[in-house]
Amino acid sequence: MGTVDIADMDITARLAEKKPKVVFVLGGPGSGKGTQCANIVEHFHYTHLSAGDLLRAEIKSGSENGTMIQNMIKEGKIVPSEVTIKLLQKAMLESVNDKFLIDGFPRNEENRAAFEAVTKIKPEFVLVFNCPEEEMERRLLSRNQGREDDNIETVRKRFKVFLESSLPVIEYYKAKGKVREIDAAKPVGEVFEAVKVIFTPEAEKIVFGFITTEKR
Ligand SMILES: Nc1ncnc2c1ncn2[C@@H]1O[C@H](COP(=O)(O)OP(=O)(O)OP(=O)(O)O)[C@@H](O)[C@H]1O
Ligand SMILES: Nc1ccn([C@@H]2O[C@H](COP(=O)(O)O)[C@@H](O)[C@H]2O)c(=O)n1
Ligand SMILES: [Mg+2]
Repeated sequence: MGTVDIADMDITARLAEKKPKVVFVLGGPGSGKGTQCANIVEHFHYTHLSAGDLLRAEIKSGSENGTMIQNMIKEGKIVPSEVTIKLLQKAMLESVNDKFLIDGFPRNEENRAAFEAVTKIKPEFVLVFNCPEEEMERRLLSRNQGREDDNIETVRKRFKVFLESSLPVIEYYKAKGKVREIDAAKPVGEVFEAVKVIFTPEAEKIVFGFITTEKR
């Protein structure tokens, strides 16, 4: 008979009580997810959780999964969902906030189905940054943040994984009417103008429109 991990049950139950609101942020490698999440945090008071950042922190912490995660990242492969989901659950529980931007997750069908099965959380919506591959490649190769996966060999593998494994997840949410798409090839400020429209509540947009009309 399998054993029941009390710690895992506890974390899942406590997170369910918290009822977190989640927006998934997806897009190709280098499309600008992290850059725009920082802007959203500043303007709309979300907490940004990058799955990639959490995995990199796990490597640095000297965890028993560290070597496996490092090898997967170097190859541009997707780490088993169980590992990433636990990191995301823990980060959501530890935060005082209840609004989260989950950046770079779900990256494949396994990530998506496992997250839903374990947490029962469905995203409010899914923000998708669209950017041509040549532009993403330019950005990644000049990012200069010392990432082991920002080299041309790994970048090509990451693009392949995005096309084969991540695009089907976006299609899944599109079919559910949950996707909000952004043209991410534009300069950072212009991209954020488009992002703002999506995060601004409808009521505020109407009030703003009313005030500007009144002043004329
Ligand atoms: N709209 C933009 N125009 C030009 N450069 C940008 C734009 N957005 C982000 N960048 C730059 O491109 C690089 C990649 O951006 P960022 O780290 O936000 O992408 P990402 O989608 O999070 O990538 P990854 O999937 O690899 O984590 C960074 O150096 C960033 O400064
Ligand atoms: N759900 C995820 C997200 C990321 N990874 C691994 O991390 C790498 C870097 O991710 P970024 O979002 O920071 O670009 C990615 O290439 C994967 O190797 C993952 O396994 N699962
Ligand atoms: Mg990123």
